[in-house]
Amino acid sequence: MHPHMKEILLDEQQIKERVLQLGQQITRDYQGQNILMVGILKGAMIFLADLVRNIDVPTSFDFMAVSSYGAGAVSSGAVRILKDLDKSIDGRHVIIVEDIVDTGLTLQYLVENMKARGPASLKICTLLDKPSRRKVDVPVDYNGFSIPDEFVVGYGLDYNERYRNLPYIAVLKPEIYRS
Ligand SMILES: O=P(O)(O)OC[C@H]1O[C@H](OP(=O)(O)OP(=O)(O)O)[C@H](O)[C@@H]1O
Ligand SMILES: Nc1nc2[nH]cnc2c(=O)[nH]1
Repeated sequence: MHPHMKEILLDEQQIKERVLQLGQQITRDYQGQNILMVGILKGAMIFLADLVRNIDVPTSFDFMAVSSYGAGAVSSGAVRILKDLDKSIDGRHVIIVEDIVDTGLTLQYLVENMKARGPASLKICTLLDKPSRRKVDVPVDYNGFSIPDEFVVGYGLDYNERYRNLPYIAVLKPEIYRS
């Protein structure tokens, strides 16, 4: 384990099995349709890459990058688009793919923003959910794991842009987080 980690919350095998299940569930739910997966950069990159390889209906993907004004606990809910979708989603079956839902503010914005673009359907898929932190209700259709309110990194999730490449999801040692 990386020396900056306190404990591994989800190991490689647990993640792999759950991502396979999610892919199978999405495959069943979208029989006969084409999916557009929209990954929210950068955190969802690793999850999306593994997830799409477990989906067996025609799937394309696009990406958005957003940043919230006001960091962490004082997040205002205002979101700025850093990178928009490449193409129209009008009439498409869209699944937003996130690494983690925390307050829900980012997804609330993204859902409203994307609904206005006229998709045929819109669902949310997240690898991790921290339900105890929710400030606004967001309809999560596919959730990998509900986790406690601890700061986690790995498998796409960062702290100051580090640790995204760890193959597991771990709790960062508080002394690293505070220093
Ligand atoms: O539910 P919320 O409280 O809105 O928080 C969740 C958002 O925060 C994280 O992104 P972050 O801004 O850290 O960007 P990153 O994916 O590039 O790390 C995560 O990927 C979600 O987009
Ligand atoms: N990396 C990371 N980003 C988050 N955003 C909201 N919660 C978390 C978390 O636990 N880890």
